[in-house]
Amino acid sequence: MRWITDMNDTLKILLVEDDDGDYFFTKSVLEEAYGDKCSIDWKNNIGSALQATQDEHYDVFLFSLNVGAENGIDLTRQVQSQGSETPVVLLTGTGGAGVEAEARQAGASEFLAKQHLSAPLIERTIRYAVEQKKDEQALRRLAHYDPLTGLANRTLFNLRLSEGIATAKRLRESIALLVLDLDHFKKVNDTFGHPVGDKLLQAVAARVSDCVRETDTVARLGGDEFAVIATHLGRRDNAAVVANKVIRGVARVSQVDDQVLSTSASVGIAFFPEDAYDVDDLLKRADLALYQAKDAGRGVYRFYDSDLDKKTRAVSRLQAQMFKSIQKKHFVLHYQPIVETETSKLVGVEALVRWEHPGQGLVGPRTFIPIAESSGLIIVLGEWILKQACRQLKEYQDSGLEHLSVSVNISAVQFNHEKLFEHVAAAIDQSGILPSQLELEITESTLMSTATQVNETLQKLSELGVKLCVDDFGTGYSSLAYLKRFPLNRLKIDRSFIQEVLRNQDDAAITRAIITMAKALRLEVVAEGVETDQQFAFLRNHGCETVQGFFVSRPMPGEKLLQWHQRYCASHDPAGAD
Ligand SMILES: Nc1nc2c(ncn2[C@@H]2O[C@H](COP(=O)(O)O[C@H]3[C@@H](O)[C@H](n4cnc5c(=O)[nH]c(N)nc54)O[C@@H]3COP(=O)(O)O)[C@@H](O)[C@H]2O)c(=O)[nH]1
Repeated sequence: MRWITDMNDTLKILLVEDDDGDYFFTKSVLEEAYGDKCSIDWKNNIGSALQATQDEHYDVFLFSLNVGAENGIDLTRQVQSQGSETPVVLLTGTGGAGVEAEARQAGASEFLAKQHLSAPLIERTIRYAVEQKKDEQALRRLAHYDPLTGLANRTLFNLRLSEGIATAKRLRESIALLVLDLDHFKKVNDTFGHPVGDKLLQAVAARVSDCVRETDTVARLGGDEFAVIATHLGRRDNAAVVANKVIRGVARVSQVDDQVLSTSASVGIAFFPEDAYDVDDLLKRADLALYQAKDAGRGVYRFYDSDLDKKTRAVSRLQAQMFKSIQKKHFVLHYQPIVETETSKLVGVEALVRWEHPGQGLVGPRTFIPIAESSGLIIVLGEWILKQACRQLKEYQDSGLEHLSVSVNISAVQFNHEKLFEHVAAAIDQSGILPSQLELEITESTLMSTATQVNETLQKLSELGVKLCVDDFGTGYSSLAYLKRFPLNRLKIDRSFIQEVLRNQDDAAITRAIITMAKALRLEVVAEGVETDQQFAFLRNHGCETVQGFFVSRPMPGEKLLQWHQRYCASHDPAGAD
């Protein structure tokens, strides 16, 4: 729609009037009001009027209420249904409130009684009608467009996608929905401030719009999330072409104001009807594909994959079950003995968590620890494990195993959590054990992950008196400098070396080297996964102080340990008994 901005513009009017006299009178009033700044197209029947509304662009329609046997209100309805944005002023004869109400419902903006027509009145009425339309348009814009980027907002996106789906159904075509998210956008906001972030979003919106066809819809769904509805794609592969163009386009946004930025986007793609049949499901699936793209290292696109979706749902189900099981106390700890090689004496136990799953029986930690870590549930679960392990240790000590210690595995997520120290201190405090009787096992990769923060946490724990052990030693980073840097007490030689220690010379050499190095650094050594008496003997002969493994005992429920210990003492050197 063209709007009159000042009097240099010419007002283009379509006047629909079947009465010659009324036409000439209206024309003269218009000319008096606008002089040569108006051009009037006159139609005296509905058919030619409708044709003109389609062929030409007008600033205002002036429709007589009666046009032959037909009606200006019907004409108004018809032009509205064609999506016309041009304001309609209805020229009435006698009129009346009923006619006005019907005409407004049909979409007319203003009314003029023919018998009161005058230049000032017609100019004012047309001005009101035009302004009213402008306001309506502005409101519609606000409701349908994102003010920052000028792109369609979520409301219009939903409308366009459901319209697109309806059309695609009729034409038996596919639609590709691409959901795009800027990588590390929060960092841009945090580092350079929100004005730079806003400009980046504007630049990205422009790039994405440049990469797609005019008939496609580009929308900003919120924050740094954008979407493209790509229609009439032909082949499925073409969606990948669009995604690649978009990713490359976004990567070219390298400067905002004076700030040099490195921008990248990840894209998830889902198709109607192959992946989903309605707006919500299509969006969910494109979002799932987007997560896959982000996981794959960002700056890439991924198609929705129903197999992955099934796995994700299974993980979500497991997460929900875990959450309930934590509340219902369906987790238990098993304990694996750790013995001295020289004396065969029981010196410690490692606490190993198991899930008493209501439907699946006892589930091992390899199944659920990664899910607990990714969902954050490990924090609550880990806190319970610490408390339970310390409580159990106190019971063993009270039953005569005074010098026993307990080792607890701490996952990377737990280790980086601000409350770890608090949870450890509370577990010790509430159980009444000595801090030195609790050992925390941390893997090499956790130690190396965020060195500064890790060191602070380790220092605090060490000052508290807790012992620190590097789990799975030998499988992680080759940098050994951290052994000197961190306040560690013990290295646990990984099971993989012990398994082959008698058959594989390299594994034997590595095992010996770890023991020698630990001694040089005044660290204790424990070997895990000892399954045979020959492995036990090898470790004892090479100076490994402590071991654990099936050769000594499999992990067992807490209440079985004391009985096991009695049997163990009976079958070993009495000097080994505590
Ligand atoms: N964050 C936490 N992680 C935990 C906790 N409890 C266990 N875990 C980690 O899960 C992994 C698997 O543990 P699990 O199935 O309990 O297996 C342990 C032992 O059963 C097994 N083991 C012990 N001796 C032998 C042996 O002789 N042979 C053999 N094949 N396996 C043996 O080793 C696992 C103990 O490993 P480690 O922790 O490295 O000492 C495992 O990575 C656990 O760390 C928990 O509470 N929190």
